[in-house]
Amino acid sequence: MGKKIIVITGASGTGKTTISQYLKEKYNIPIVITHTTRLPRVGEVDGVDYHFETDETFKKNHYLEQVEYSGYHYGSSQESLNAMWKNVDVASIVVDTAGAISYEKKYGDLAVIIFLKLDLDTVANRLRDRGDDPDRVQRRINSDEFKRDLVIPVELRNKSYEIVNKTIEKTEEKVDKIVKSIIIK
Ligand SMILES: Nc1ncnc2c1ncn2[C@@H]1O[C@H](COP(=O)(O)OP(=O)(O)OP(=O)(O)O)[C@@H](O)[C@H]1O
Ligand SMILES: Nc1nc2c(ncn2[C@@H]2O[C@H](COP(=O)(O)O)[C@@H](O)[C@H]2O)c(=O)[nH]1
Repeated sequence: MGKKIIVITGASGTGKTTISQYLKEKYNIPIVITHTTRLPRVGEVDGVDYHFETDETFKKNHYLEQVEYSGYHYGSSQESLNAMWKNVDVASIVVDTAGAISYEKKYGDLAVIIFLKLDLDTVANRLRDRGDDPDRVQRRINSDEFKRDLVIPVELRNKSYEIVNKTIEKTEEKVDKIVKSIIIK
């Protein structure tokens, strides 16, 4: 089997991190940690959930792709992915749809893209239930990036696995099939 990067994308709150953790726990698929200038949420740990950066330190890294999302910078580095691929064949990464398009363009079939989707009301409830500050949830929901990522972009159509993440058991079953198809190839 060759190298693969499972790119998990979709709007904020659709369950991308949850699925990357499922892949790690069930299949030992490590997660490429990305960089951000936003502040950590309660319970988030530097170097585990993100490399948390200031505006100054963020500029010093080399990025494969970077975006601005809801007022903060986010970026993923080639070095982190290459370091993973030295040790394992398959890794996962969680990015917005602009990032997923960059991975698709750069890696083609090596990028296995999973687009998670949900209706707006369900996502908003999940973000609030996650404990996000209600003002921040509102700001995020109003952001152009959030609205954009609720719908699969044209560049990823027919190149992604689309999953409606309503019930976690059904989503995990679909993810299991994707992993098996990668491992068998
Ligand atoms: N199928 C599901 N059913 C119910 N709750 C879910 C499901 N999947 C994820 N969740 C919950 O929804 C919340 C948002 O999930 P998660 O943090 O994984 O989303 P995300 O897409 O990574 O968000 P963000 O992009 O903002 O980091 C979490 O509290 C998570 O436990
Ligand atoms: N294009 C990229 N998107 C990224 C990266 N790291 C995270 N993200 C995405 O940003 C939003 C907001 O994340 P949050 O943790 O503040 O809720 C979400 O869609 C993430 O998937 C990255 O390096 N590049």
